[in-house]
Amino acid sequence: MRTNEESYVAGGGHKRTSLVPRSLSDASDGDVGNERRERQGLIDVVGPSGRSLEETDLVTSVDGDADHSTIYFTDSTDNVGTRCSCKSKAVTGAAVIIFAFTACLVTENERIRLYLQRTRRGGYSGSKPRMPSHGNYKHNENEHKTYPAFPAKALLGFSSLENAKITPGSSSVPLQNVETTAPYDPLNDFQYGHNRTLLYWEEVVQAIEQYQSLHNGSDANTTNQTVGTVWSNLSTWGACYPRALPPSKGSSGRRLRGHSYRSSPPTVNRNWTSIVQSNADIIADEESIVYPRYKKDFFHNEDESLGGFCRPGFLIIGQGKCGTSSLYHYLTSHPRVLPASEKQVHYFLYHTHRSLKWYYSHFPGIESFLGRGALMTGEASPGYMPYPSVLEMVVKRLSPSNPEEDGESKGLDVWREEVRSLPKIIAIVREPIDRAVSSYKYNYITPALKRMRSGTALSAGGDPIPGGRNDLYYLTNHMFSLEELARAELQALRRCLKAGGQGERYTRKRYAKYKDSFFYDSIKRRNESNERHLIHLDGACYKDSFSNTIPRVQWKELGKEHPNKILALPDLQLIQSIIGRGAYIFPLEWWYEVFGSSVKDREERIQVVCTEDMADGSVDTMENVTKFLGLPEFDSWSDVTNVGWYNVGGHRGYDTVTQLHDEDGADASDDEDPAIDKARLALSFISDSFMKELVEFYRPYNERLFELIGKRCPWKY
Ligand SMILES: Nc1ncnc2c1ncn2[C@@H]1O[C@H](COP(=O)(O)OS(=O)(=O)O)[C@@H](OP(=O)(O)O)[C@H]1O
Repeated sequence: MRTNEESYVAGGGHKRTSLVPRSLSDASDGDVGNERRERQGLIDVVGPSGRSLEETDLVTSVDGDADHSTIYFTDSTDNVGTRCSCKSKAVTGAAVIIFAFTACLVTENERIRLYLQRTRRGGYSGSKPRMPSHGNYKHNENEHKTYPAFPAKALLGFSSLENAKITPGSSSVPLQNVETTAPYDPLNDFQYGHNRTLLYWEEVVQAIEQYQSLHNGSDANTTNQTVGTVWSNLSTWGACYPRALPPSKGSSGRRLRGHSYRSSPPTVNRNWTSIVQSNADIIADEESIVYPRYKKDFFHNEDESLGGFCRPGFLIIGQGKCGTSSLYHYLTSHPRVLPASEKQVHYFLYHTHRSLKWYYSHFPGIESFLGRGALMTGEASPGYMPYPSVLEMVVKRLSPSNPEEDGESKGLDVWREEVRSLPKIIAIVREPIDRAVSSYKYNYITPALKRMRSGTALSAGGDPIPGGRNDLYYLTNHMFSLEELARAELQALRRCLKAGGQGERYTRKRYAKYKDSFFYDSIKRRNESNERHLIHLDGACYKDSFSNTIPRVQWKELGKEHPNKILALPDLQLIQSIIGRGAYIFPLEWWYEVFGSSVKDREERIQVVCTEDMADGSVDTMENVTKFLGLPEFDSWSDVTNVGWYNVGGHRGYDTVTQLHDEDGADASDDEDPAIDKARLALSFISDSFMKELVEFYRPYNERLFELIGKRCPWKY
């Protein structure tokens, strides 16, 4: 039987209400990454009254003002009131887990620390799961007409669990109720012949074919045996590893020691029948999505296996502010796709010290795959795109075998064979100037205003900015305009990106100094041929590491010229780059080096979506993505995309959806005062002359991008 130890239910009865403090939870894209990483290193603090937050705790909401905040968080250890003094009450959720809610009175500082503590321990890094649209598309009546019973059940021989009369906890699955016809079509269901799906499903498809050919002409008993044999021979159920029952003694599972990579493939007991049997209740419950709970061990567990965990089939890698949230929510509304427990896990960026098991615990478990008939899950972490280190980590951690088994580091070439088994990569790019405006509002105006209102902000000159004033005061006295920030950055970028400049030098030094570096061969090959250099723009032009209280290198001078304005925001995401993040060619050349090195790979392994195509032709765009992922066609994309756009405007909070008819007002401030709106607009204004400069700066990079991705985005400049 499943126990609460193993899983919890999200999307079921227990509702995770309003989540982390907005100003903190709004941290969304890669821009915030390094700041957070740095803070993680600096802060090692416990929460109020000495109680440290546990991994399983969840901040549910924060109320209060600048000085005092009440933090509500769930405490799944049931450690009610041991340290937190104010009040506590128990809540029963989904009749499955008892959650204890505890409230504590803390200062603003402690509030931030609490959040940091949580982040350091690998909790959420942004939004928590909200699945506003799933139910609408996954459980409508038509679905059953469009999608017949799931192959998993058919492989066991059941057309439905009801027919099979499986009772939770029963000792054996009644195989006598075997259906004689498998109610699926492997070619259509998996799109196997059209656009081969992920390698991990091929084994299942072959098993189905084998089952079908063996099945022809056999009697019921033979069929039962055949089904059992085929079934138990599967090493995975597509995306999922079989659950170990129980963990076999002495088996060596996947493990990560410190920062080293997995050393051996998983060894688990395959007992698919048992999975179905012992989880019949979950499998039959098509309403819930069950996420395996990662149980943190104090000691490294040698026998830790990935049994029951499922892998992502796609990664949306960014860019931030390009519609990653909409794309993710649209995609996970496909009936064969399950959402992660949160849109952006950012494992390969902020949580690399954690195990693969921790990562996979963010994806629905095997029971949900079986119960929901899912083929795929995935996540969208906009912070992934800019970093070559993320790319290397994706390859090394997710590859099924390890060419570095002898302990020697090896370059990309020895890993190339593995790439086919990795999640498919989806990038999304938006007209760069539009992206810059969006990022300026979201990453600068919104968090800076919040900070200044609370009276805890410092100006670039180091003086406190008074709190409690009207927004108009802050907007007119303490904010840099978009053009000011962008001009300074553009200057720095031009210097860095010129031929033989810092961009090339830094990248060569960092990524091609040692022969065993992952990208050594790629960089050397490009240097020796006439191919363009790979440039790690973030590292080379802005420096990878920086303090969260010291302005970025490109804005240092600006800060000296205007010491009264706000530049660096401790604890909040500030634009690492407004302009550079729109030069998509630089990071994407690295991703294509790994995932798109041949024409076939470009078609099958990596796809770039233009944001603007999602605006007008969402259905076509979603159909293309569907094909690319190898998913069955879905005829309700227009219902899905009509729900609206996610994360519209810089002030709307995270992971909220805006109806298309609201669009006109989407950017308007919540304040009614037209003077405030005017001041906001004035700050985002770009003069004609600077616009021209920007367009000229981006043009060659856009052209290179279109060449790389094999299509032109409908951009106005
Ligand atoms: N379907 C569709 N078509 C076109 N544009 C869209 C769509 N969905 C979201 N958006 C716009 O994308 C911006 C939010 O991007 P992200 O979700 O990637 O933001 S985040 O990085 O996750 O914070 C945000 O841009 P701005 O409103 O300019 O800030 C959204 O309006």
